[in-house]
Amino acid sequence: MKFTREDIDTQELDRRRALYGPLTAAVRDLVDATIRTEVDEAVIREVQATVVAATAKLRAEQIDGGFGMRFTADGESIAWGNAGIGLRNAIAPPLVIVSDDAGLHWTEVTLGAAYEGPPGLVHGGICALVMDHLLGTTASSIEPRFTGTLTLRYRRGTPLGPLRAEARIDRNEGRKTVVVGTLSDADGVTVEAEGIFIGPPTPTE
Ligand SMILES: CCCCC/C=C\C/C=C\C/C=C\C/C=C\CCCC(=O)SCCNC(=O)CCNC(=O)[C@H](O)C(C)(C)COP(=O)(O)OP(=O)(O)OC[C@H]1O[C@@H](n2cnc3c(N)ncnc32)[C@H](O)[C@@H]1OP(=O)(O)O
Repeated sequence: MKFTREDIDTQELDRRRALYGPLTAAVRDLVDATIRTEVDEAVIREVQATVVAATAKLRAEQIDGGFGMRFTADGESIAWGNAGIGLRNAIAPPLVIVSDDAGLHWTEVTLGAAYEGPPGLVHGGICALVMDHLLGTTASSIEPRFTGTLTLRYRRGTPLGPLRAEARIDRNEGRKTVVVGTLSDADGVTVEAEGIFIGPPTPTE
């Protein structure tokens, strides 16, 4: 697994956030526009050439493989390629997860046309992505935990648009943390989730 240290201070981290964040937002917008456009054929071809040229510019210097997970000297994580939260990943919704002192974790996110499954509804796999990431972050609030089992009950279709997901730890059983959560629209719960998240063995195990 690719965990590396990034020797940069907060100011440099902020500078990079301000540089890459808007690029990612522009690409995310391009994805949405590509799905929904009704422009003429000639414009589609022209835009395709522009996008290909832009991609070639970015490819001039690339890292090998995925972005990995990097940490600053202050312990701040930089998971910018992550499919759920990645600042440099236009596929990520992106999720911004917050928590309170009582251990509730939640995220409010608007999922648009790029996340559609059944017409007008969020793809079931995308619901799973949101819940996996939120529940995993909740489970990892004390120490890192991997998803072992994720169980979802899709109670009704989740409409595209603004959504809220919540999670909390149900119980800890040694290396296992059981987390429960929900995904909701304005009318209530659409998906119920339960996950078993597992930490690395302790040295004595
Ligand atoms: C922000 C970036 C996020 C990146 C996440 C990466 C790493 C985490 C780092 C930081 C965390 C920060 C934020 C987290 C945010 C999101 C989390 C997303 C998480 C993921 O997206 S992660 C990708 C998908 N995930 C995998 O890729 C796992 C593949 N798999 C394995 O790596 C092993 O399979 C493992 C480790 C699961 C277990 O392996 P093991 O050898 O340690 O387990 P072992 O056999 O010793 O069992 C010990 C006890 O767990 C029970 N047990 C075993 N397996 C189970 C299972 N699957 N379900 C339910 N219970 C299970 C046994 O029954 C026994 O229970 P008991 O003690 O009661 O008998």
